[in-house]
Amino acid sequence: MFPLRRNRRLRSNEAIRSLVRETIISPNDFIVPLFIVEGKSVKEEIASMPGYYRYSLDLIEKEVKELWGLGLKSVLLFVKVPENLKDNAGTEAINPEGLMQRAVKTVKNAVPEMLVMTDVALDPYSSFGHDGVIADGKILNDDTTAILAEMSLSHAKVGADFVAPSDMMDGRIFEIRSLLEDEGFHDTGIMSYSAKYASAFYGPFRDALDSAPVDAQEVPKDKKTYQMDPSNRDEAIRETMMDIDEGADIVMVKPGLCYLDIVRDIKNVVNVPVSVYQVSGEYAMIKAASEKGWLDHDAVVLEQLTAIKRAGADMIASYFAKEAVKLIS
Ligand SMILES: NCC(=O)CCC(=O)O
Ligand SMILES: [Mg+2]
Repeated sequence: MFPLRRNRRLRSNEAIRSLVRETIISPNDFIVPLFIVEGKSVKEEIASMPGYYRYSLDLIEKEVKELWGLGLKSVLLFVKVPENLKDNAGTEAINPEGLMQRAVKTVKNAVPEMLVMTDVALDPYSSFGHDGVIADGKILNDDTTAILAEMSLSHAKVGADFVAPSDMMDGRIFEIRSLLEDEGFHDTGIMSYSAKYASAFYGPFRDALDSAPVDAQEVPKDKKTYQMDPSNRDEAIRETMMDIDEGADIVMVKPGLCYLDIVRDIKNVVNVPVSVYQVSGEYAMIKAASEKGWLDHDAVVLEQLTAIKRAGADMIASYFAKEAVKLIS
């Protein structure tokens, strides 16, 4: 064919490149994770996530107004629970006056149009740092899903638009959907972490919320009996299809960069929106390497986000959301 077809013609300047560009990231693509703590005027930087903070509720108001001003219209809330409120069953998770419940109200109050998603999992509330109730050294699936359903209902009652179960217990989407329907919360959506891998890239997040599994006898030392084995791909399809059957409105692959093959596999076979969580370790790697001057921070951030979207993400939960929208505006 050469020289009839010269591919470089379509790359010869920015005008033609922008005309033929296939993937464009915009503020509409992002879900912004927010870490919330008790207290007044608290803005604590997370040591392993430079530039990312835990906020107390009084400061969250200003933060979500700023996000809205940048065109960021969805947040995903996580809370750091005081140690004395943690127990095996994560009882504090369903406290109607708990930090998460107050956080939802605070965000809705500050910016009523903001889409509020809530993390649904026991680990921030568990005295053992696990996503499930433990007995005899095992994570009890069905006891846990019953609590997750109650937790979801409690978030729906205070105004959460979507609940986002991140635990990977079997059958929790069905349990949550059923209880929400029974209680009249027909419009509360579910974004399911449907293919969540047992990844080493969650380390900084566990520092942020102090939610790592504790080192003790009778406590599983990792989350490999519920989160997926990074070696598996067919299993991701199976997990995702089941969650859709059980009532998930949005499915998720997590982490992002190492799992973009999974994102594409899933995008090819589902007909619901697919979200991708670019996790704390992915954030930390870019921050650390660019602090050393080894990577061009802004370029790498945009390249990774674009790659996630190109792989098939309809939306991205990312700690870079705010920086990215400033870079592309
Ligand atoms: N449910 C949230 C996580 O488990 C971790 C996210 C992260 O590492 O950013
Ligand atoms: Mg599952």
